[in-house]
Amino acid sequence: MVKRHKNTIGLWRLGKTLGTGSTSCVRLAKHVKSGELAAVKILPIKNVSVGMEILMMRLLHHPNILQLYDVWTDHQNMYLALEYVPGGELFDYVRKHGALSEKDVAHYMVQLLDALSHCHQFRFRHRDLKLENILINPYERVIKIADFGMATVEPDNSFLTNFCGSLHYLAPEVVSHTPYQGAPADIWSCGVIFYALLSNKLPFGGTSTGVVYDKILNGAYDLPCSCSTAAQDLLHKMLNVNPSNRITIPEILNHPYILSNLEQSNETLLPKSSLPYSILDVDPLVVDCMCLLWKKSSSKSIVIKLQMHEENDEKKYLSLYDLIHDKSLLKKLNGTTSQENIPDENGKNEFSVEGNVNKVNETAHFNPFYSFYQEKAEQQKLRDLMHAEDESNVTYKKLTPNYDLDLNLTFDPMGVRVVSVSPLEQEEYIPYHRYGYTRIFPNISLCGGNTGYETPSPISTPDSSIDFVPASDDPNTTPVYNSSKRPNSLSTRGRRRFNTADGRSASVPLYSSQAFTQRCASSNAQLAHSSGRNDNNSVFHKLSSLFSPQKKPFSL
Ligand SMILES: Nc1ncnc2c1ncn2[C@@H]1O[C@H](COP(=O)(O)OP(=O)(O)OP(=O)(O)O)[C@@H](O)[C@H]1O
Repeated sequence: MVKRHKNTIGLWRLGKTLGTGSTSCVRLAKHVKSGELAAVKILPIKNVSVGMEILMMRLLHHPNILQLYDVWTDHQNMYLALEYVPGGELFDYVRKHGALSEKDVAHYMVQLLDALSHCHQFRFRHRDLKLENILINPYERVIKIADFGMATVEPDNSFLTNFCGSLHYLAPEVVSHTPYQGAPADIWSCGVIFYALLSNKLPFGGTSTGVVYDKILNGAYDLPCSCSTAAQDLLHKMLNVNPSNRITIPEILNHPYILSNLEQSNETLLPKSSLPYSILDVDPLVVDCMCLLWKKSSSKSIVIKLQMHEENDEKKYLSLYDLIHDKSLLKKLNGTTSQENIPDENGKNEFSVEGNVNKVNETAHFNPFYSFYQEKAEQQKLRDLMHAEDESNVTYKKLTPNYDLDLNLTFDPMGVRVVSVSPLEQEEYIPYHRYGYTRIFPNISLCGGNTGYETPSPISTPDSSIDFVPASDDPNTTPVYNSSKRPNSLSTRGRRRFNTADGRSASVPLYSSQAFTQRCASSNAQLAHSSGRNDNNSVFHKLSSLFSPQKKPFSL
């Protein structure tokens, strides 16, 4: 349950109504700390069943799928904080602007199909694709699939039987109430969308449901005037009444209509079927890292190269470990011959705690993943922080009385996410979910946030068991905290008071990262070291095991 204060849901302040649907009201909302905008969908609890929808949206992360930030509930309503898309529905956009140019249609169709392909990879079937369920940001020329209310999971080798969707977008096999496969049915709906974008009309209209059904079942539509032969051919293939003969997503992406209209790019779109390895064999983290390394490469072309039989540069790296340990690559990327920061043959250097702390900044510049972090991950990680619950809902974790380091680390290509932390004081409690990410290689610098947005400073633990260096003011250390969007991010200095669950509090010194580095240097302190009690429990022990090279991100 969430505490509601007037027009505030959690940390979101509600603003104007963006629109109302049959079951909901959607309001613009602003995050009280970050200023970020969201669309909060308010659904009366009594008539919602959104479990599956929430689950799917949580699982799906794609630039063309509306992101679900958070969910709250009170005794009356459910509140879904969604990514805000300033242009509203594609339906209204097309109504207002009329038919789009073929080039624009291709641009948006590729986004739609890419997002749909992402859903299908999880065997999710949307089942209600229509202009009204696609939101558009006309400024960035991006569309997002929204509303997974009718979506379902289709197990392997099975058929769906639920008759659902929206009249004009229903595939013939759905209209005929025969068991159907969701993927071709979704492609049919995309065909209807394709037609509508080209012509500002629906292909299967009529004065009654019966008339519409007849047209759908017969695949009877008038070709939009002035549309190219390539567009006509693609329409014909997408609106094929026989689902087994209907064109597939990879085939659409390689259709001459799409290829000829796509802006010149170095993306190679090949039919998936021609690739020997499944996309599921490819680790998205590796792809993201490669995108960084070969800046001009699109993720699509990398994924395709990884799926190929023949040798290529991309396939050289069998794992993320290999990738980040490629000395020549690191040298090339950094234009440096500096050896200190390059991990040695055994991959030991990045775990070295003896490293000179003054090298921290140098290392950060050296680290090729730094720019990745800035460009790609910052927003997402920042979001994680921003969507941390408010103080009243913080979960506290009691630390073990013997001060053993209690770290729970999640591997991330850029570093480690600290989800629980070392003790600050005996029997101290601290909120665990506010810890952020940081890089840890080539030389380790284990960082964590302390209590949220406004205190991005290093914490030194009183028993010196470990130093955390959140350092949002230091772009070389933790770019994720270094967003201009975060007001007050540098405001807290001096000491920070932590309140415990049972009402006691402890005060912890805070340092700027610069001061921290100096302090480490002058005291000969190590940037981070073992828990002090039990070496097997040390940070480095845990990190080393996370970085073991056995994990192969894709099987070749
Ligand atoms: N993420 C968003 N960003 C901007 N506007 C949005 C967003 N989500 C919804 N809206 C606006 O709110 C309106 C209503 O939302 P939505 O269609 O999701 O409600 P609904 O109850 O699911 O509707 P229905 O059940 O009738 O399809 C939309 O028409 C759109 O203009």
